[in-house]
Amino acid sequence: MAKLSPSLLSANFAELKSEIEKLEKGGADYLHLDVMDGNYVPNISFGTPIIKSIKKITTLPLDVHLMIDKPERYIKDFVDAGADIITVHGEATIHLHRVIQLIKSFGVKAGVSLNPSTNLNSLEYVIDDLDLILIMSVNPGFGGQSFIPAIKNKIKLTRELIDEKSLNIILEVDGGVKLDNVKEIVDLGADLIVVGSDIFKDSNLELRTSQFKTIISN
Ligand SMILES: O=C(CO)[C@@H](O)[C@H](O)COP(=O)(O)O
Ligand SMILES: [Fe+2]
Repeated sequence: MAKLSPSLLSANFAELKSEIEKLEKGGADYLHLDVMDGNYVPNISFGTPIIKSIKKITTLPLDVHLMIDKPERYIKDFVDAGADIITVHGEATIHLHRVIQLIKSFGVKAGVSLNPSTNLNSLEYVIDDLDLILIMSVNPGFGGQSFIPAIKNKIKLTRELIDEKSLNIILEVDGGVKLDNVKEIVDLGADLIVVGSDIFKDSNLELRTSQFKTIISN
């Protein structure tokens, strides 16, 4: 059964506490936190102070997606802020293997994210160490973009690879997921679904979250 990780990037930050309560009531399994540095991606979002505050008001696991250059500089800070999963981009560091080991040394789950143009083969020598693979189905940096259809095949291939090697890896899909395509994405083999704009565009956040949950749980 797939799980749901709403992305707070599209939330109303002035109402964060009540927004998170509504996501929880609607059945969210994780909270997806998009950290952007204005360098690795063109946008700037938020960092550890916000994550630390969120940690105090929820028991949901924090799924932290780092879109920052040289993430090794800040892994400990994100662990201290309360991250349960930390996902980095391979292109953002020279020493991906070392960063994965660093994340795991803190007892936190380690993920690697693949940009739409990044080949699955780039994970060949680190895949055995991973807890999560995040397939980007839009180019990272912004919420509200459209799902790139070519990524469906990458999701399918990644599922096959994980199963073939009998690995215990969560397959997360992030970007352009909506009520009308989420079922297809789950059927391709995704375990963890990120949804940002298509949850927060609805004034009834709790209901919208539960609608996604119903679809991905069936
Ligand atoms: O990492 C990212 C964007 O870089 C995502 O997590 C988005 O925040 C998802 O938003 P939607 O595409 O669902 O609006
Ligand atoms: Fe993300």
